[in-house]
Amino acid sequence: MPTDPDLTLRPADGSDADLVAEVHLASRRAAPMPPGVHTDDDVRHWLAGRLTQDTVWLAERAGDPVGYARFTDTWLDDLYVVPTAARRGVGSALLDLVKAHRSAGFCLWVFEMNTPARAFYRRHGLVELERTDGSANEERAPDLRLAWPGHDPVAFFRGLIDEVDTDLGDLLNRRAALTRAVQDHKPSTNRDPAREREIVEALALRAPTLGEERLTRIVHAIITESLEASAG
Ligand SMILES: O=C(O)C(=O)C[C@]1(C(=O)O)C=C[C@@H](O)C=C1
Repeated sequence: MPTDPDLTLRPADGSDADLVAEVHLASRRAAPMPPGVHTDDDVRHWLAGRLTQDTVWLAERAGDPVGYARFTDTWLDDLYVVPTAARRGVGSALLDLVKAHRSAGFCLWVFEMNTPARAFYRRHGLVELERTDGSANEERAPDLRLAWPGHDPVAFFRGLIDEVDTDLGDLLNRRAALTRAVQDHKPSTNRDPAREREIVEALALRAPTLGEERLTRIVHAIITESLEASAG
């Protein structure tokens, strides 16, 4: 990518809120993304607040704002380039800056339908970690979590594994307590294969990468160990 002598990157502060918001609104309107669910004024107000919390860098060409990146310690929340400056190295310059500032790695969300952005991130070495059906985002549009694993990928991914295991530990604990609680209300403590099959089928919808065969073994182990734990 040739370096553009007219392109400069600088940290943005509260006085840049309007410029950042105009870049955001123009870029988003042109991108293959679901329509925003907030009014332009709400976006301006929200971004002005984010500028006081997050790190924001503005890209300018010959003094005109053409893009910006907004990031925290672990997430790249926004990377936007105005349509008139697309494919001229602005996004790459901003992403390189974020990589330099967050060398331990970071994650981001991208809409599944935003294929140009996904291709851009793939070209820049980001990897796809998980897909969602969109039920947890405001636009209700399927999205993907991507990661740039930084200078020590093992440490980066282990950090993410530890986060998931914190939730998994809580879930296993809650589930074991329920397995225990229901036993007192059953005529016999015999295993119920039809019910266990139902559980596997429901989980397979949420964890398609594992598939029913593996999930059958996993569910069997969880229930067996939970029953054993409850038997003391
Ligand atoms: O639903 C029941 O009947 C239970 O005993 C609970 C449970 C479970 O932990 O989900 C445990 C054992 C059965 O084989 C099926 C399901």
